[in-house]
Amino acid sequence: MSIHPIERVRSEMGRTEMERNAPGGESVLSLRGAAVRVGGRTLWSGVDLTVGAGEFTAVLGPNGVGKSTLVKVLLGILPAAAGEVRVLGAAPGERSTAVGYLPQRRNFDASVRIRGVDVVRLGLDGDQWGIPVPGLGRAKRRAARERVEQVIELVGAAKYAHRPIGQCSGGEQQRLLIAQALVRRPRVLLLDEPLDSLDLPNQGAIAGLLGRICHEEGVSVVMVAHDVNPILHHLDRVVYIAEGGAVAGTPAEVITSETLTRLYRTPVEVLRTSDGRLVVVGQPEAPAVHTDRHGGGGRDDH
Ligand SMILES: Nc1ncnc2c1ncn2[C@@H]1O[C@H](COP(=O)(O)OP(=O)(O)OP(=O)(O)O)[C@@H](O)[C@H]1O
Repeated sequence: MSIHPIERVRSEMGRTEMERNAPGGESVLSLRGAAVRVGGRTLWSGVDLTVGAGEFTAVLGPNGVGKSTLVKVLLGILPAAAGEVRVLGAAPGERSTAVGYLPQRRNFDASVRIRGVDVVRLGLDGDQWGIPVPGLGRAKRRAARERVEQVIELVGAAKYAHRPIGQCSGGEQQRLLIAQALVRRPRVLLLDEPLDSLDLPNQGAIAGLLGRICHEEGVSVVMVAHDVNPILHHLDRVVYIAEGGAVAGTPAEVITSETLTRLYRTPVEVLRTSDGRLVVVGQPEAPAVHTDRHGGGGRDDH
């Protein structure tokens, strides 16, 4: 696999290198010459990526190329086969309490009785679920309750947080799960296709929410996406993985006919529609066109 890194020290947003870094000068996430192997085969190699504080990064590419696997490497679930991977200045997995994670979409069945607010609370003390936490006094319990309320407010889920989550729509469930991932105030939020199975208005709303979490709350967001369009205007950088390698940079640098043609090793054309959407034509499988590939039977908000 070849790599065509076109990272720049300054992103299009004009952030300085210092602003992009975590306190102490380290970038929030960094991969240098990283590779991963699963089932005896190398999925990708030579991947270079730097993500700074409060930046929004999308991981794009066709099915099965290893986008979710990249998230697993950042979580420390899978080791990198080569190169260096750092998360908040440490090896992946070492700063796990500062990393929020939203796995690939799963829906709660209509019969699930647990309330949204309790799902969010699980993000705070799920490891002690059902067991009274020794020494957790009244003040700490109140602080926990207040943090849960605060994060529910942040994602705009207050109206339905006290309903059983199985009775919430797909978009409402997704907001509550994002709140769960944020409740411990992580500095990094990793999301695996959070817009999948949502209708277009909900994709836009969740994308806007993630943009705010990133740019206003200072959380670095890395999100696997199949369709770049709902998040395009919020993104600081993308890493695009395909058969020919991986390219990281700003969307304007990476999502071009020239770069994607080189990456896919086949003629690819990037067109911009009059409403600003990107259409990628000619690649083996179109990451800019939304399809419900996981057949999750997700509920939309109609
Ligand atoms: N533990 C494993 N052992 C063997 N193969 C694996 C393992 N984990 C993932 N794979 C394979 O690695 C490839 C990449 O998987 P991954 O889920 O990262 O792809 P993806 O780009 O996220 O795909 P999609 O867009 O369909 O979600 C797939 O072919 C998958 O079957």
